[in-house]
Amino acid sequence: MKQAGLFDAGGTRILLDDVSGKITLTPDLIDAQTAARWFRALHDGIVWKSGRRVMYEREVDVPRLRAHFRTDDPALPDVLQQALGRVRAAFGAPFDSIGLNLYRDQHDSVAPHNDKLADIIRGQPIVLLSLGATRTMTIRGKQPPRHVLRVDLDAGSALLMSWETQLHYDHAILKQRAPIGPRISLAFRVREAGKTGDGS
Ligand SMILES: O=C(O)CCC(=O)C(=O)O
Ligand SMILES: [Fe+2]
Repeated sequence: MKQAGLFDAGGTRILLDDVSGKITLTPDLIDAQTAARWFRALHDGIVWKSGRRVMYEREVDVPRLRAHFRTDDPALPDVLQQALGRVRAAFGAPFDSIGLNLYRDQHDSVAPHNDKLADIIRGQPIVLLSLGATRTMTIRGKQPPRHVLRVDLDAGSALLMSWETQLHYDHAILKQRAPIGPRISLAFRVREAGKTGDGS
């Protein structure tokens, strides 16, 4: 990974920009007060779902809560409508799917994975908007030397991962020892028409 730490004109940090794709972090896409308000509204207002998944041949709880909306859903919460407007304007992609993750505390996590490309329109990026407590994302190359990038995702920040990066890197939010409050992420994606999965 090269060029970590460069900034573009808008204050966006370019964490990666090479043949393997592009990853950028925009620190203050949403101001702190708005981010706090959105966090509260979503935390209290969304019907959060726990999931089960098979791991090591046992069924276990997905270690976080989730929700999903298509953007044309008449029941799209107002906060998500506003967030969609901001993210579409900032990144210029026709996002039509919003996956929500709630990490209740330091024990919640998402295991290393790449987002499923089968149901994302080829070439379209994924944007993760963070609200609430700061968690660290670990982004690791799939191939040796498996370089690792650690990015603190503060409230109001937006991390963009280009489509190609999902072929070459896994990303994760690992459990941590230090106690931490809840964090919500909004994952904006451009899906094939008709696909509704919340697939990460
Ligand atoms: O919470 C995050 O920022 C990452 C979530 C994620 O990787 C996913 O939903 O696929
Ligand atoms: Fe993901």
